[in-house]
This record gives sequence, C-alpha cells and structure tokens, in this order.
Amino acid sequence: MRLLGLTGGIASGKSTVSNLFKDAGVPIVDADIVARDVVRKGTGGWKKIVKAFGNDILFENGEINRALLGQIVFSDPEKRQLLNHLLAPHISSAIFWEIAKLWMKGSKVIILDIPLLFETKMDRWTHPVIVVWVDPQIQIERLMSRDGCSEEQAQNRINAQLALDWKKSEADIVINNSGSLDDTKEQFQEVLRKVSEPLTWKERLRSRDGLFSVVLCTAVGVLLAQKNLS
Ligand SMILES: CC(C)(COP(=O)(O)OP(=O)(O)OC[C@H]1O[C@@H](n2cnc3c(N)ncnc32)[C@H](O)[C@@H]1O)[C@@H](O)C(=O)NCCC(=O)NCCS
Ligand SMILES: Nc1ncnc2c1ncn2[C@@H]1O[C@H](COP(=O)(O)OP(=O)(O)OP(=O)(O)O)[C@@H](O)[C@H]1O
Repeated sequence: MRLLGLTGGIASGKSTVSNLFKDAGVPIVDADIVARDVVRKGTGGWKKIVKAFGNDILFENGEINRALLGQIVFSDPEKRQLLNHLLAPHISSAIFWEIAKLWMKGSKVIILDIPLLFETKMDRWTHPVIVVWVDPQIQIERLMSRDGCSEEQAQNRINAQLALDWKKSEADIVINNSGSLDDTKEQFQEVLRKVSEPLTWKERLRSRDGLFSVVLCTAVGVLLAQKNLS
C-alpha cells in the first residue's frame, strides 16, 4: 500500500487538489471531515470540547458552533493548543480506521489529506509528501474571499500553522497553486502519473494482497516442510 501525504497551508488549495485525486478514482482520507465527525453531538470529542470551552460554544440544537470556536482558537494560541490536545487522539484513531477500511477493501494507493501533516508529525507515515503551495499574497486573498474574514483574521489562521515555505522545502512533490485552475490541473497530471507508478516491493508487502500472498506462501512452505519431515 502506498500512503501519500497531501498537505499545505490554509486555503493553499489542498481540497482543490484532493478533488482532482477523487475524480481520478484515488481514495482520500480527509482529515477535515474526520475532525468534524469526531466532534458531532454526543461523541467523546464533543464532550471534551463542551467541558473545556463551556456550553456557550454550542448552538441551540447542541452542535458545536464551529465559527465561534474558530474565532476563539485562532486568536489565542493557548486555547488552540488545548483544542489540538483534546482532539488529537480522536482524530488520529479515526484516520487510522479510515485507512484500515480502505486497506481491507484492497486499496493500493491512498491519499491522506491532512492540513496539519507536519505539525502532527504524521508525515513520518506517508511517502511521498505532496505540498500544495501558493504565493502568500494570493493565499491571504483567497482565504479572505472564501471565508469572508478580515485580513487580520486570515493572518491569524495562517500564523496558526507552520510556514508554508518551510513545508515546501520538506516536500517530495510541490504543486504550485498560485496560477489558474488549469495550471494546477496540468501539474496534477504529472503528479498523478508519479503516484500511479507500480508499487515498490515494500509497498506491495504492505498492501492487503501482498500480505495475503506472504501468509499463503509461508503456510505452503510450513506444510511442505512438515511433509518432508514426516
Ligand atoms: C477550529 C475549528 C472548529 C474551525 O472549524 P471550521 O469549520 O471553521 O474550519 P475547518 O475545520 O473546515 O478547517 C479549515 C482549515 O483550518 C485549518 N485548521 C483547522 N484546525 C486547525 C488547527 N488546530 N491549527 C491550525 N490550523 C487549523 C486547516 O487548514 C483547515 O483545513 C476546526 O477547524 C477544528 O475543530 N480544528 C481542530 C481540529 C483540527 O486540528 N483540524 C485539522 C485537521 S488535521
Ligand atoms: N488555482 C486556483 N485559482 C483560483 N481559486 C482557487 C484556486 N485554487 C483554489 N482556489 C480557491 O481558493 C480557496 C481555497 O482553496 P481550497 O479550499 O482548495 O484550500 P484548502 O487548502 O483546502 O483550504 P483549508 O486549509 O481551509 O481546508 C477556495 O475558495 C478555492 O475555490
């Protein structure tokens, strides 16, 4: 199994690239979706957030007011660390199960779309790591226009993550998303070609079929050895 990391900065275009992978039929584990699921009303993550941030963080229907929680944690690093600390175990185990389900289905190439891939050190488990990079000025403009936030709020959100230029320097593959969508699609075709190259023998061993082959060969080997001994 080939486990690829897809990351970048806030509003750098991860979802845009992730959708291109989806359209090409490559399975994705989306950490933002996972992070939403683990705080649904009544879950363990939800209980921890209510305990730490109080009932004021809830809508009348009991769901978390994400916009309000976002305003709090993106303007206060200590509160953000608290939220990260509370949710990290829930997010990582849910990601693990998503990978396990795809593995059991026999998926050979899986994309982990994780905004905080480097921050959470999950890059250790993924190869290659694809970083979606964007020019800083364009990033802030796209973020303000998508989320309808002020420049200060946008900058706070950008500052809550490791520098995008540093992530770029750590990447195995960089997609520059500063241009048009067509530019990005063109770069994506080359990335898709690399990602779809035949698996290495290590990656094959990690896939479901590879593991079954090893187990089968070992069982046959043991049976033959027993037969020869008797
Ligand atoms: C703060 C919350 C409530 C804001 O929710 P909202 O719906 O407005 O944003 P959404 O979840 O779609 O995230 C948008 C982007 O913000 C960035 N972001 C989210 N959480 C964080 C964080 N803790 N630190 C830095 N950046 C973050 C990511 O780039 C993400 O793609 C939410 O992001 C959250 O619960 N974050 C903590 C969980 C987490 O770490 N998520 C990232 C997945 S690895
Ligand atoms: N090449 C592009 N040209 C113009 N707009 C773009 C381009 N790529 C992305 N966008 C727009 O920029 C915004 C951010 O893109 P996207 O949501 O893919 O980023 P993201 O990295 O997934 O963000 P987040 O970290 O918040 O999840 C969106 O409104 C998207 O439509």
